[in-house]
Amino acid sequence: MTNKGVVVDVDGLRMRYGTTDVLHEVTFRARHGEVLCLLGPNGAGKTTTIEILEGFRLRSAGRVEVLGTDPAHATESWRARVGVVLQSWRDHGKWRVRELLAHLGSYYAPYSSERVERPWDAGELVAAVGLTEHADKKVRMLSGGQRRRLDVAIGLVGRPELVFLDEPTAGLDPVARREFHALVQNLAAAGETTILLTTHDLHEAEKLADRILVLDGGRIAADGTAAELAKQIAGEDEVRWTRAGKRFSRATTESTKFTFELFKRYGEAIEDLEVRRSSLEDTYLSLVHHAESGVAE
Ligand SMILES: Nc1ncnc2c1ncn2[C@@H]1O[C@H](COP(=O)(O)OP(=O)(O)OP(=O)(O)O)[C@@H](O)[C@H]1O
Repeated sequence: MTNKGVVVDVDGLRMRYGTTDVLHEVTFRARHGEVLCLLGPNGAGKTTTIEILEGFRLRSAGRVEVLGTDPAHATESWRARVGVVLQSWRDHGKWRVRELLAHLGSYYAPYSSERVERPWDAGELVAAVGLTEHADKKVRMLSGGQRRRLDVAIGLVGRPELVFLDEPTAGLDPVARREFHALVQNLAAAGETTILLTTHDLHEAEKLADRILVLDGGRIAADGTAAELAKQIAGEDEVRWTRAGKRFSRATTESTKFTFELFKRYGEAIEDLEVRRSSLEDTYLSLVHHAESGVAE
């Protein structure tokens, strides 16, 4: 039985290739309208997890429900409600961009409902992903970044309730990346689409995610908002100063208090004071490091 509002429900998910376990008891949920980022280093198990949720890979053990259905037994009508943006490009080189989207979109028309009109109009979609200028170009003439936008458009053409994006910004230049972020934020703001995306990019996760799931070595190392993750591992700030011509540095979780004490003790003898706050990056590296050494268990 699914809880109301829970779109993705994963409990004790395990995956084994041969004799190697790559996912160990992975448990998490995504709620309707949420943007969930799966963040983790290479080989963490992000793609394996989402391919299981997409119904492209069979899990070894555990319970998985996506839109109330086990993806291992998915039907065509379930598939029509799910959008997938894969890491690798599938070639449709001879097609023109708008034609390809209109063609792929036509498969979704039978799944149109009163609430959700399917497919997304090809012209509007091309504009939403910033490809209007290239709408009449053949796909093989697109640059890598433009193809990536087309990949995203292909994932969205059926107006999915849930979208899986596997490293959607890999290979995008900073402008295209920012436009992609705006696209995700617009989709999220409309509140109708649940988005699950994988990334290596901490800043992307921080910018887009309602919740971040850090996966490392096939285990969940952390699950929460960016602020919660930062709190979970109390990051240490770094305080640096010079006194009597000598450089000093100290890592502390209470940099304000420490600096106050420092001035109380040495007053004007303190020079070149710098306080470097711990960043989400420090938190992430610390989480991944702890998970590797088993400390986070
Ligand atoms: N078909 C397969 N057969 C055997 N091992 C596999 C297979 N696919 C993935 N793996 C292994 O499973 C682990 C997790 O891989 P996965 O691709 O899910 O990681 P990822 O977090 O998506 O990594 P990346 O960020 O590099 O894309 C890796 O150790 C990988 O080598």
